[in-house]
Amino acid sequence: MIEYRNLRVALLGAGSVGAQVVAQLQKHGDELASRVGAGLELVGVAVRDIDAPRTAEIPRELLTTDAESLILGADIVIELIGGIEPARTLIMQALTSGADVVTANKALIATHGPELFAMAEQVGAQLYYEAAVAGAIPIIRPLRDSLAGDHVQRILGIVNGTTNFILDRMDTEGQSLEDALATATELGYAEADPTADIEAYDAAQKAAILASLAFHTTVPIESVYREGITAITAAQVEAARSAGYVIKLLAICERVTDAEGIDGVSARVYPALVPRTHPLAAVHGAKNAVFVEAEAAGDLMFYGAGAGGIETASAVLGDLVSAARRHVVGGPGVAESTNSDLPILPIGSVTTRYHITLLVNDRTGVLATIAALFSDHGVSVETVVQTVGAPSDDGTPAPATLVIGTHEASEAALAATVTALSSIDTVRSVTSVLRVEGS
Ligand SMILES: NC(=O)C1=CN([C@@H]2O[C@H](COP(=O)(O)OP(=O)(O)OC[C@H]3O[C@@H](n4cnc5c(N)ncnc54)[C@H](O)[C@@H]3O)[C@@H](O)[C@H]2O)C=CC1
Ligand SMILES: N[C@@H](CC=O)C(=O)O
Ligand code: NA
Repeated sequence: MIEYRNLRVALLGAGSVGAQVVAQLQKHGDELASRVGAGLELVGVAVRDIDAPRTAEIPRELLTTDAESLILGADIVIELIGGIEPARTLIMQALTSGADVVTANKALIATHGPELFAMAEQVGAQLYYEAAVAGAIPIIRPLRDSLAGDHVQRILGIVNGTTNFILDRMDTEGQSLEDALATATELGYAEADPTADIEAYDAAQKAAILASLAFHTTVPIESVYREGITAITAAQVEAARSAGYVIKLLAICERVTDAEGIDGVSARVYPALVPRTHPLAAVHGAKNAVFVEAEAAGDLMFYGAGAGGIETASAVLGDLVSAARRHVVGGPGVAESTNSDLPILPIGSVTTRYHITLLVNDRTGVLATIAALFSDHGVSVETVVQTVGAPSDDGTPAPATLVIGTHEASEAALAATVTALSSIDTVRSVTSVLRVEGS
């Protein structure tokens, strides 16, 4: 039997992901050791409550509530607590004590990444975070390493499993957002506070991380435009279906040139209409997919489990093996590259297509009035679908529903058009404005 030196691994947090990391390590630890050329000794698991129920059994002697002491003397620290504090302080302590760190914490990387990467570089340690974006799907390493020699133009991703699960259930089963969220929470997909999922804070954090890596530019979380899915209605889902689309929460990171000719980067997250023929439309349940367009490589699609305890544990363990191999081989960590330092452009600089649904008074000339208003704001109309309801019993004419599809227009022009539409008499209400992506 081969005798390896042991690397000391400390785990912080034993929730959905942490407990599965322990289970997988117990199951495959010997195999991973022979892959690495060193034993991976789990020296302890920091938890908040020793007696809390867990999704996998953890030997009681490994459990401690003293995370700070556990870190001391560890070669590799795995942080799976989530949130900003105490995760940030514990990771800083781990790095300064010379440990490599593996984390799945996108909230922390998106908000304090530069500070953590700087510390890792200063002490010659490495911070791994493959699980932080799109769970089990390898996407951090491909962007950081495999595509480091290419020029990424655009990323279009479904990067939040919970919201994809919810929108999919609304689309395929007519379930309500609330019911579908309850199931996603039971299945371990949702964040500790699911507002992070449904209001797209989580997806925005992932967009910031992806854009930073893809464009070699620090993209602060505050610069990511964000709209969640809480305003999406059953009627919008149904209308999208009838028109050949599906609504998906998308994270979009792209190189953009604004009206003044300034080259920059846009990172944004919102629910959008995706044609049912697009590969992203076929991403169901809690699955994620990241579509990357690169100059030389062309289109690449990364697909798989974006959430779930055991699935995310796969990405964590992959990082653990990388960290362990680095310990065996030695050498300094690799710094994050932010050499491009591009400006982050506001949402108004972005152009896309839109579907606007209006409830209008069904009078002669209404279409001409509305078409002129679009034209006055520089937004070109591509399609108009009109549906007229039945008049009410007292003979009052029913309003007509107009669904107007536009050609590419800037967000700024579209916003001005919607404001103008809302103020004219013939328009009773603007019932839905959705962007169209992926066509
Ligand atoms: N669940 C998922 O599908 C995915 C989760 N992630 C990320 O992985 C991380 C962990 O997520 P989950 O396991 O789902 O969360 P969770 O809420 O199930 O587990 C976190 C655990 O940390 C414990 N904890 C909190 N403060 C602590 C402290 N001071 N010391 C020790 N333990 C403490 C909590 O009691 C809880 O058991 C988060 O950053 C999350 O965003 C990333 C990808 C997918
Ligand atoms: N809550 C997140 C978990 C993974 O990052 C999600 O639903 O995607
Ligand atoms: Na990943």
